[in-house]
Amino acid sequence: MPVVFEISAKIKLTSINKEKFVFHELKQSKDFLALTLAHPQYLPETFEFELDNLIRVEVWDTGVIMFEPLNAKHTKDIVLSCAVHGNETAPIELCNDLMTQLLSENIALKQRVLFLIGNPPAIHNGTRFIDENLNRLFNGAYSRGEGLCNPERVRAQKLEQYIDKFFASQSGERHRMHYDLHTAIRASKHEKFAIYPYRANRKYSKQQIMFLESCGVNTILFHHEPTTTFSYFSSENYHADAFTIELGKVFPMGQNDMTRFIAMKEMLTLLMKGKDLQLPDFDMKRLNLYQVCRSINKHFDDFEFSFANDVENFTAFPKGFTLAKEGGKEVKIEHEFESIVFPNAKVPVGQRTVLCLKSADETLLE
Ligand SMILES: O=C(O)CCC(=O)N[C@@H](CCC(=O)O)C(=O)O
Ligand SMILES: [Zn+2]
Repeated sequence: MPVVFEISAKIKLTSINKEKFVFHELKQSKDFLALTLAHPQYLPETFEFELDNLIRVEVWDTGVIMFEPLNAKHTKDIVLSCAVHGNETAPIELCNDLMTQLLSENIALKQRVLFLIGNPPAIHNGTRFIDENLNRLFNGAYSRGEGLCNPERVRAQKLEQYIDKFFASQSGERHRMHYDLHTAIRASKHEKFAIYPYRANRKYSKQQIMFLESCGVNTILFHHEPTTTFSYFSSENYHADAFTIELGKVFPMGQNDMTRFIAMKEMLTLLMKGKDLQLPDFDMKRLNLYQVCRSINKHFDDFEFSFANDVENFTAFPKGFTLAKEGGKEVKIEHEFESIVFPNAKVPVGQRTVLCLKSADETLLE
């Protein structure tokens, strides 16, 4: 048994290092983002404590905090991640709000939840990443090529380990979820949308799609191949219901209109509280479903798109249209119409520059 001593009526410390009371910062502020940004590389110590409302809190690393109810027979393991891209601030603010509510004992938690603030140094920098795009380094990609040669690769490996610790510590029938929250670089014809990672031999879940719809995310993209994203890692290795969720356009910290995320926050809170989610029946009329038909990679440094920088995500182009040029060749639209998402010509050679989409129907779903 770890020694338990009382720091206050609210928080009991169970992992003791009297010299370094990092937890005091958290106890006072109830602001895990502030603690994380004060220690962007690592925490001087990990620690754990219990709240008066019988929630166990464990801080595993900078940006990594787990909440577990001690008075409930929990069945769900929920991962909420943000800041896998450091400049995508709305999800950071949303997650921090939920963490503060939990630390303030304002949420009667009935399910386990792990929050991950992906790339704290990139938040400080106000950039998508420092050395390398973290969301291309999962599913073991951090060890390919040059190996663990930069902080993002090291962080990807650690984040995988935390996901494993969180999911694998529970036995029996569990419902695992991972919602990896992002915002998009450009404006989109569908403001909020989710990428459903490729599932080999598994259909996509209508129930999960209606959960997202209730969160205000009514557009779903079914990926057509394995990737090295965070959500694919959890989906593939732990059979979690995992998504990359785009909550709108990127804005600097503090400039997000948080009223646009009320539905998302309410649904996540209900999920954590173990409440009946009262999801509507599956209804195609409420949804926009797309299948990724092509991921266009960059092969040459001179890659350029033929459309303007302010063209929105989900803009459709007709068959034969020249989408891009590189190495003296043209990249053309192949289907009758293809919609584009995430165009970015500035990625390194070898990486994805754009996803091309066509409409999807119900046959992929169960
Ligand atoms: O707006 C953009 O161009 C990028 C937004 C973003 O970060 N999207 C994710 C999607 C990941 C996935 O395909 O599941 C990314 O590019 O990592
Ligand atoms: Zn992102």
